[in-house]
This record gives sequence, structure tokens and C-alpha cells, in this order.
Amino acid sequence: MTSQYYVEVQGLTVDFDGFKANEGVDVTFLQGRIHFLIGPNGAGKTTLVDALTGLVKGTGRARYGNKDLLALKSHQISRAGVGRTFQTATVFEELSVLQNLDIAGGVHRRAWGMLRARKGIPDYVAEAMETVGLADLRDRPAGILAHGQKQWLEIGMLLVQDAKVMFLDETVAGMSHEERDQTGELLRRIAPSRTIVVIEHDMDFVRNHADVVTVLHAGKVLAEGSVAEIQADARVQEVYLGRHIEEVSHG
Ligand SMILES: Nc1ncnc2c1ncn2[C@@H]1O[C@H](COP(=O)(O)OP(=O)(O)OP(=O)(O)O)[C@@H](O)[C@H]1O
Repeated sequence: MTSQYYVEVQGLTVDFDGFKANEGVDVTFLQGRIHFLIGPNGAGKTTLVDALTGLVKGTGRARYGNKDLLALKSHQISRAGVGRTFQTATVFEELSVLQNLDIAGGVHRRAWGMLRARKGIPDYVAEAMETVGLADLRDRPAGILAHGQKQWLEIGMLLVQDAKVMFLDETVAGMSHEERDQTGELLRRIAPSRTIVVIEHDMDFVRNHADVVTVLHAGKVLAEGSVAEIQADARVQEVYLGRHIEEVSHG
């Protein structure tokens, strides 16, 4: 598969004063695939994403286009089209859905776009609201949105920033079954033109929506493949010590 937007991580190590939260991680995230990162608590999943988005210092390489993400600062990474969400949504609670999206879009908006925006809702904001299913709630303050809707708003904010690579950290945690299904459908809708990487503990969600799964353990890649492949992998089973992946994943 040829892919324009891929991130190729090679030998990524994150050293916290001698403790290696990631060590020699090789992984490639391709456009068009929903790629899950799983592993027990403390495996190094969030640290990997932190390193790729400039929040912690990593060594090695993370090629994205003609750039090395590990050599960039977080604002440069965001400007290059690599975005992320956090476990706790980081929306402006007192501002409306529309205002949150508009502000997020301002990061990349060109001058003519700003002029146009004063007259109405920019196309890309309207499109993002539709895509994440919040068009009917556009004037609602983000603070009173349901938990799932806040996560969708965050994804919408990445869409208006035109993020081509999205790292989503436990997006469906705390969501109802219906919200999880809707989130899966949303990811499927946006994945073809993007690279989507999801940190997840919910194995039902992983089973239903993963194209590829990378298992991290003690900071290293333990296994990678389809859900069926990683569940059948003896090394994965050993790490999970005979317990169901669900039990260990939930800590
Ligand atoms: N800033 C830091 N300084 C020192 N150690 C850290 C720091 N951040 C994370 N760690 C350690 O690195 C290891 C990996 O943590 P990380 O949060 O990446 O794991 P995780 O796989 O995302 O876990 P979880 O599923 O619980 O979120 C843990 O042992 C954690 O305590």
C-alpha cells in the first residue's frame, strides 16, 4: 500500500533519568489504517505519543514526510499536521462548539479565510461539525456537552487544523456502547485520508475497529498484527500471564 501520510518510527528511546519508558521502538503508522496501541499500564503507550508530539524528548528517528518529528518542537509538529487528543478533553468549556472549532481552525487559517469567516461559518468548520456529528449543537457551550461529545469535539478540532496524523488517547474511555459505536464509525469515516493511531484499553473497541494492533510491553514493541494475530501470539499471552487481555489492560 502506498501512503502519503505515514510516520515511520525507528529506534525510539525515551529515557527518564535512567528509566527507559520507551526503548528501541520501531513502528510504522500508515494512512488509511486505524492503528491501535495496546499494552498493560505503564507499557509506554502515552510516552510514545508524547515523544512523537514533542511533549517529551526522545532519541531515534520518526520520519514524517521529509521531517523528523523527534527534531521538532510541539508547535512545529502541530503545524506539520500531526495532532493529538488527551485522556481528558481539553476544550474551552465556556465557549460554544462553533467557537472551539473556529479557534482551533485559526491556527492554520489564512488571511482571506479570516475575512470570509466573519461573514459566516467557514466551510472547513461546517464540514468538521458535520463529520463529528455536532452540527445541531454548534451554539451549545462545550462545558455542558456529554463526555463522548467532548471527545468528538476534540477530534473536530484536529479536523479543522487539517491534522493528517491523529493520535487519540483512550478516546472511548467512559463512553456508552452507543457512543463507542459512533466513535468507531467516525474514525472509519476520517481514516482514509489520514493516519489514525489510538491508544486503547477497551478490547471490544479494539476488536471491532482495529486494522492493525501494536502491543507495547515494558517500553518495547512486543508484537504487531491483526487482532487475531496478536491474540494468538504466545509472547503476548505470556505477558498477559494467562489472564484475559481485557483484565490486564484495565490494570
Ligand atoms: N515524566 C516521567 N518521568 C518519569 N517516569 C515517567 C514519566 N512519564 C511516564 N513515566 C513512566 O514511564 C512508564 C510508561 O508510562 P506511560 O504513561 O507511557 O504508560 P502507558 O502505557 O501509557 O500506561 P497507561 O495505560 O497506564 O496510561 C511508566 O512506568 C511511568 O511511570
